[in-house]
Amino acid sequence: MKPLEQVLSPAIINRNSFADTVYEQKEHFIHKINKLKIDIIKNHQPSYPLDFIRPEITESWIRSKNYGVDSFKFNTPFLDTHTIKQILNKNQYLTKAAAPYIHKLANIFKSTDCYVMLTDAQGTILQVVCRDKKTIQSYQLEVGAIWNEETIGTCSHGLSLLLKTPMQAWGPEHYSQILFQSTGSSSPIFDVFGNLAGTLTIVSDEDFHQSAHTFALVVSIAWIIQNEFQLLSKSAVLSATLETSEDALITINNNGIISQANLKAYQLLDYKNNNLIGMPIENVFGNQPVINSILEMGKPIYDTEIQIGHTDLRINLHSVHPVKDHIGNKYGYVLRLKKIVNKTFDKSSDSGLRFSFDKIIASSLEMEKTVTLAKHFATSDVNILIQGESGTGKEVFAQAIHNSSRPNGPFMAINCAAIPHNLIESELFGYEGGTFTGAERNGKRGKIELANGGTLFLDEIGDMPLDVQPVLLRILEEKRVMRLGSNKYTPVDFRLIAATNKNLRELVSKNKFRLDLYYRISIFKITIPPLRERGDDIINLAQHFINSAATKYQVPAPYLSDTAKFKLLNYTWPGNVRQLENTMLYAVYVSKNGIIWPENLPDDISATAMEITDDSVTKTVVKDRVILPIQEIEKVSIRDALLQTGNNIRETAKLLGISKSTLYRKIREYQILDI
Ligand SMILES: Nc1ncnc2c1ncn2[C@@H]1O[C@H](COP(=O)(O)OP(=O)(O)OP(=O)(O)O)[C@@H](O)[C@H]1O
Repeated sequence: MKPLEQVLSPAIINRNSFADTVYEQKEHFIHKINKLKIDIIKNHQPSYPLDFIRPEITESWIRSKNYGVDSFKFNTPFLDTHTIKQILNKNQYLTKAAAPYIHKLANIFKSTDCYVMLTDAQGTILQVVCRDKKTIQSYQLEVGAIWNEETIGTCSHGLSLLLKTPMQAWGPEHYSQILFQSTGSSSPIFDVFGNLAGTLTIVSDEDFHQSAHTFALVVSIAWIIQNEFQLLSKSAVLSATLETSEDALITINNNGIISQANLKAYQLLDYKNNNLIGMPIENVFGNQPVINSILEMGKPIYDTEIQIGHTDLRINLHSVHPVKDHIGNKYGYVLRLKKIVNKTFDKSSDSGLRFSFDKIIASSLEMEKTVTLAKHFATSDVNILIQGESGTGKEVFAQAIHNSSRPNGPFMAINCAAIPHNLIESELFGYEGGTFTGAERNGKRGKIELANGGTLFLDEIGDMPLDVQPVLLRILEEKRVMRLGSNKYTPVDFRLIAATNKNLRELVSKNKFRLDLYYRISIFKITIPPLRERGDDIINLAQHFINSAATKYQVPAPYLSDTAKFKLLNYTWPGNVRQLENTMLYAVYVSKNGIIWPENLPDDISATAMEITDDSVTKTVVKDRVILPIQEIEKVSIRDALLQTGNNIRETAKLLGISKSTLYRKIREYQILDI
C-alpha cells in the first residue's frame, strides 16, 4: 500500500490542526481545492502551489474532464436487467463472500449517514447498503449502476480500481459537484490469481464521519472479504483444474475419505450414478495394502497396478502424492489414476507386451518344466490352453509365447468373463453396418479378424457363453470368420491361446462347456503351478519385485531379512504372483533402515506362518519344505539378529537371550560369519 499521505485525504490527516479554528480553515481549504480544480481543468496557471493536493487526484481530474464527465450532473449509466443478472452470476463468489461483512458494517454505521458498497472490477455496483432513501435517490445508488472515473469522475473507488490500492477521496477532491459533501474510503479486492475483482467502499456525507480509522476498517474488511472470496473460488478453481487433467484424479483426506474427484475418475471407476465425495477410498478400491501403507507413512508412490475390489478392473496408480503446506502439514493425497488397457479391449502388438520367456522368473523345477513346455509349443502353430489359478501368470505365458512365435503380428486379448453376454459375439466376430441399433455405421471388425497374423488370447474361456462356443469351434476348424449381419467369410490366420482358472473338464460334465470345443483347445495344455508350490521361486520373485518397487519409489532396494523370507515361504498365496508383487510393493514402502522385516509384510502374511490348518495346504507346504528344521530356524534368527545389530556380538547375544560364547559357537557351526 502507498504511504498514508498519498491515500488519505489531507483534510483527514490535518483534521486536528483544523480543530481550533475549525470553520474558517476548512472552508479556506475547500476553496483552495476548488479553485485549483478549476485551474487544472481549464488549463490555467494554478492559483496556489499544488503541494496540498495529491498528484493522483489532479491526474484523475484531468482524466475525468477528458472523459467528458459533467461535474454538475450525476448521470450514472445502468445495466439492463439481463446484463445485471449475468454480472451478478459472474461475481457470485465475491458477493457471497462480501454479503455478511457489508451488512455488519452497515449495522455499525446505521445511525450515521454512511453507506457501504461493493463493486466489480469495472465499478458496477454489486451490493449496496444504504439506510437513507434520499441518498439512494440522489446518488442513484442501485445494483447495476456503473460508478467509475469515466462515469462520475474522481472518486475513491474509481481511483482504487485504477491504482489497485486503497484510496480515500474527500469532498472537493471529487470531480463531481454532487459528491462535494461526500468522503469515500475504498480498498481493492483481488482474486486468487491476483486479478482485480472489485472494491469495497464506505461513503459518508459528512467528512467528520470518516477518519484514518474508517480507512483502516475498509482496508481490513476488504482483506477479509478477499480471503473468503479466494477460498471460495480456490475450491472452484481446483475443481476446474481437476477437470482439465487428462488423467482421472481423486483427492483424499488423511483418513482416506474422498474429498474431490474429476469426471474422468467417475468414468474410470464406473461411478456415474453414485457420488464419490465423502466415500472412504476402501469402499471404492477394496482393501489395498498399498493405499493403507501410504495413509500410514505419508510417502509418495508411483506407477503401481491395483485391482479394484473383486472386479476385473485394474488401474494404474500413476502417482499418489501427499498434499502438504509450506511448513509440512499434510492434508491428504492426490491420486492420479490411469486405466490399464483392459483385457476386454484391443491389445495390439505395439501396446506394450512386456513378457518374453527370458523375463519369466522360474527357477523351481516345476516352473522350469512349464517354461520348457511353453517354449516347445511356441515353435508350432497349435492352439494352447493355459490353466492356473488367478494371478499365476497365465497372461505372462501367453505374451511370451506370442512374442516368441508371432512377434510381428497383433496380440488380441479378450476376457470372456468381463464382457456382457450379449456383446461377446460382436466383439469376437465383428458386424456389418446397420446390423443392430447402437452399432457403428460402417460396421466393425471383430477381435478374431483383428488377430489375423498374430495371436488371439481368450482369457477366462470357461465363461464363454454356450451358444457362442460352436461358432468359435467352426472358426477354429475352418480358419474363416463371418461378421454378424454378413454372408461373406473372411479367411483368418491366428493362433488361439485360451486361459482358464476353472476346471474345464468339470464344466463339460456339468454341460457348461462343450466337449468338442474342449478337445479342440486342450490338446496342448500348460498348467502353471500356484505360487505356494514354487519353493524358492517365491524368494526369487520377491527379490525381483523388491527391485522394481525400489526403482518405482526411487530408493535403494532393501534387503529381505531371513525371517521375512521364512514368512513368505510359509504363506499360502491365494492371489499368487500378483499378490506377491503387491506385498513386496507394500514391504519396500514401509521398510525402514534398508531391511524388510516380517512386520513390514501385510498382517495376514506376517501372522499366519505357523498356523496352517487346512490339510491340503499343509501337505503342499511340507512338500515345499516350509516346515524348517529347528536348526534352520535358529540359523535364520541368528542371521537376522546380527543384521539388526550390525554384527554386534554382545547385543546380538542379548537379543537372542543366549551367552556370547554360545553365540560364537553357533555362528561357527552354521558358518554365518567369517569367525
Ligand atoms: N513368472 C513371472 N515372472 C515375473 N512376473 C510374473 C510372473 N508371473 C506373474 N507375474 C506377474 O504377476 C502378475 C499377474 O500375472 P497374470 O496377469 O499373467 O496372471 P493371470 O494368471 O493371467 O491372472 P488372472 O487369472 O487374474 O487373469 C503380472 O502382472 C506379472 O507382473
